[in-house]
Amino acid sequence: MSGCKMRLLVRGAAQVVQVACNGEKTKLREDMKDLAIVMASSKEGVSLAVDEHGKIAAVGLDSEVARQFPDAQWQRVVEAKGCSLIPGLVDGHTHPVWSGDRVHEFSMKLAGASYMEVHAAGGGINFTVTHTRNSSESELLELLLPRLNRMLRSGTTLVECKSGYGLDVDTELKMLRVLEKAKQASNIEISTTFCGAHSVPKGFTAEEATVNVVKEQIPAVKAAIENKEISVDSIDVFCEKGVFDVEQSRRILEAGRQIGLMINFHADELNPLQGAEMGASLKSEAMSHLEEVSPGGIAAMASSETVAVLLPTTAYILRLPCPPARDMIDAGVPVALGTDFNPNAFCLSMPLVMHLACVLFRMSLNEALCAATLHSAHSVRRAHTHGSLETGKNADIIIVNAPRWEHLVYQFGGADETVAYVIKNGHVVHSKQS
Ligand SMILES: N=CN[C@@H](CCC(=O)O)C(=O)O
Ligand SMILES: [Zn+2]
Repeated sequence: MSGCKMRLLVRGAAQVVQVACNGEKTKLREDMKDLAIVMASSKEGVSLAVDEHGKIAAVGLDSEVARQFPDAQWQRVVEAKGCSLIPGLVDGHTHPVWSGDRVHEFSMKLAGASYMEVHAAGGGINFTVTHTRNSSESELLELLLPRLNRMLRSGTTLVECKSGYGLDVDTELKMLRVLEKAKQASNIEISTTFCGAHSVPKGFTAEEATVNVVKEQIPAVKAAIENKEISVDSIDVFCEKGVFDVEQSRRILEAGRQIGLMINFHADELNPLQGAEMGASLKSEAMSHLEEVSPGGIAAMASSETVAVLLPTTAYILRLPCPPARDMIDAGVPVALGTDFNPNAFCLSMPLVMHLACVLFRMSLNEALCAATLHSAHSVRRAHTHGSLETGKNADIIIVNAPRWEHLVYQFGGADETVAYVIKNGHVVHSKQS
């Protein structure tokens, strides 16, 4: 290894929280609390080395890593004395492409209107659809990029992003193209989800909208993928009373599966519809929300190894019952976290989401970190390369400005101070000073 070109050395850290160190993609039940951590000794700190391809080459005490790379030419060295390292955060659920905010609805909800009352009155998703249909691709990209940058500054290095404010072929493809452009223009990594079944568009019945998604939108998405215009990983549907019922949702998800997409959808949010049971029967990769999941749904998710992407901002802002996170963890469901950033829940910060998950969902700090890294990465099936600080994985790292990483969550709303550096593939993409 001597004389080799290396991208980055971070040294002198008080702790490096690897999360996992045996290549595991999930940590279930009690294991979720049991994170892999390398601690500084009384004499020296901990180092992390990144190779010239942006992969983690070593994690260990400073002297051990220095010994491993005696003549390395380090492109950059970061001194991390008094700091801790954790994996870059992975946001498992967002709706970030839209125009027209809904600050007026926030007041309506505070005055007592429910999410579905606002939705039924033509507000909610359909309000955003009208604005998004009227915005150009470049306007949407201009709105999206600063949002992604705010996520990055709070420590998110990989984010799942949905379409779903078009509900017609042209606007859904426009949104997917905007996400494609953002992949080039932003330092954050994106996993794209097609969500043309996010709501029933004005003038359609749910059945007509289902047929439209299956017969028009999915074939158009397939063609755009084949032309290499866009890349899409997953399909989503808002499976909910008054939106798409369980059978319509199943048809949409199966049609997505047929064109090679992963299944990652909104289930059992406001009403207990047994969406989780249906999703498990399709071997869905992930389901989100699950505030109203049944015990049978939890058991089915555990056996189908479906990731539960929990969204504390939604339960908080809509004053919903919390999803039974403890029951899911106890049953062996891999629990992940997401901000659910959308015009209803304007939150871009995973550290804040982790704080809410701890307080509202009674998750421990270690569980919240595992959920916001390894399990969220697994929800988009990138845990083989993301979500832990292990040799061979992408060097996506946060340097926390405190000797214990927990300050990131404890100092809630304080990410501008606690996130000292964000590193993507071994490149510093944000630092507190910059
Ligand atoms: N519940 C459905 N979709 C979003 C909300 C989208 C919106 O209100 O614009 C969610 O996950 O919370
Ligand atoms: Zn959502």
